[in-house]
Amino acid sequence: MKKLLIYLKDYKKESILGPLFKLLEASFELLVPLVIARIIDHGIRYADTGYIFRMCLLLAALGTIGLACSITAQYYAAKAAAGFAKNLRHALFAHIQSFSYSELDTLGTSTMITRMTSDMNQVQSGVNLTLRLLLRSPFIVFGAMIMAFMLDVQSALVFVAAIIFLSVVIFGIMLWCIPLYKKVQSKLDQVLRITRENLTGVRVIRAFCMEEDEIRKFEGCNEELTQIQKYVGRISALMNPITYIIINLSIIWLIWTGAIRVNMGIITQGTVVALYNYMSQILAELVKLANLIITINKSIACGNRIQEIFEISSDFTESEHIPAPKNSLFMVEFNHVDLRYKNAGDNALTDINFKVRPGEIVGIIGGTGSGKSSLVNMIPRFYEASAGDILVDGIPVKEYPVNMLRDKIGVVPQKSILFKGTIRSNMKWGKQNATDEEIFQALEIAQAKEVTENKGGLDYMVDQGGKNLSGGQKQRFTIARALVRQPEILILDDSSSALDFATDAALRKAIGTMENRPTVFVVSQRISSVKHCDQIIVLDDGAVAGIGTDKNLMQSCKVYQEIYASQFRKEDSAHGGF
Ligand SMILES: Nc1ncnc2c1ncn2[C@@H]1O[C@H](COP(=O)(O)OP(=O)(O)OP(=O)(O)O)[C@@H](O)[C@H]1O
Repeated sequence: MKKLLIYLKDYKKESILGPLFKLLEASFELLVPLVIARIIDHGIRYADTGYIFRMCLLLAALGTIGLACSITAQYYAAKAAAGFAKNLRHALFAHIQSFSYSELDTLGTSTMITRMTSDMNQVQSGVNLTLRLLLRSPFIVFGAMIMAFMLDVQSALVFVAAIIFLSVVIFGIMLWCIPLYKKVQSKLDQVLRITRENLTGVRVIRAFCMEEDEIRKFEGCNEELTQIQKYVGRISALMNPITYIIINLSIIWLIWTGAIRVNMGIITQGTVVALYNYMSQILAELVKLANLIITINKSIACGNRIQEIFEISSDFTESEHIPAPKNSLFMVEFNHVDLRYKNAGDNALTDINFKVRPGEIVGIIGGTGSGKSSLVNMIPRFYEASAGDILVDGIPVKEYPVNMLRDKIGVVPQKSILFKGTIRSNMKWGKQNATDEEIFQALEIAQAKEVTENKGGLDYMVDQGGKNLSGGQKQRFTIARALVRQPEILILDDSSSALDFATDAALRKAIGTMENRPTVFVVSQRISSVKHCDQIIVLDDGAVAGIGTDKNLMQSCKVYQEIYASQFRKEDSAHGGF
């Protein structure tokens, strides 16, 4: 957590002025009982209304200045805390962006969202409260005690005893509660995770009529959270009654000894009232201090969880130098490549070997989980090969600055994701300075021009995640987005699954006639989508079962023959392909 404090460095002035104004406010507060004592001992005793009036004005002035100091302190503390959270959020977001796919897989989306939102808010309010109260409360407690000693040493001993008792009770309860608050926080995390999973998968849940199960699952988790919150609540609820009993007993003791000493003529009535006021101030501040320490502890726990993310240093390395062109005969080469996912027992891919010439169209086919997506994901370095080399244009992918490598590649992922904004702004993800003409060209190839025109043009607003588009429309737009940059390599990862056969065939035909002739990887489970490719890689359980044209494979590759046989009756072989 300590390391996170560097994000306060832009707010040094605010971090000093906030507590300073709080101390000023506290100093004025400590003067109030003395003024009241003067009113009683002088004004009331001698019926001096002028004096009482002047002292009341002084009280009003002390209150007003105290209030001004308090507002100024709140302003600076809030500014520092909000600025700190802004800097921290920015740094965390940038750090998460540097993670490789494997690291993102390991952490999980909901964990990162919780760190960025609820943990961040907790840390922000912790910083705010710390700046306002961490100095003020001890200052008042010790200040009030010193004032009491200055007024009457013997009565002040009551303060020492009361403070010791109060501290034992308050801090004892607090120490009891802190580990429980950590448990509350982790249960809250679980509730957030379940809520998030549920909301993202709401359509699937309804389609499978799993609402009741999901409600039960949520209720179980919610009940655990409630139980632990009730338990902590009951313990912390002890704090107020016990502290009030101690403080009231102390006040009785104080008034008792004070009255005796007034009778003996050692102190005045005003002094007893002032001592009583100091005792009340101490009570209020000790309770605040205990709550502050609980908040600080919660914030430290949340800060540590944020820090854990910062401590994950990405294992993704990239070259800073632009590699010299190699004039290779091949656009993409896989040399004995293996891939093992983090925490996975077995290789997802083993000994993958193939070469692809520029402009070739390569089909990748295989059963579910055979490793098709894994293979293409290694070309833009979404995942790193655990063994072997992958070369693009004759240069190992690790020798490229990653943006340079990815600029060469247009990826259409399996899941179509669009962002909130116009169709134009979504298309510009492919190429920032793309003209409308270039965008329309890409839309035409992706069979999305008509859809765009029907929606009223490039200014049509796409909802978050493309909610206001059909599955097929989203796929066409994601394909167009990849085409806008006119990539040298185009990866279509099962990206026509939501298109009807005729549109799929038209799309493949249009891509085949593109001017810049990209090297295309078509991942599919459908024979019709890869049948006419220049070469087809058949994967079976993470290994290459065959490489060749449709004709070769039909003769030599058993896996391909099986896939063909399984689809033969279902598909009309007349559907054209590459
Ligand atoms: N991020 C990941 N972390 C761990 N294992 C993974 C990850 N992604 C895929 N796998 C595993 O790697 C294997 C290959 O998965 P991959 O997604 O490449 O298959 P696929 O052939 O594209 O399947 P499909 O046609 O169903 O999309 C599977 O066993 C899968 O469980």
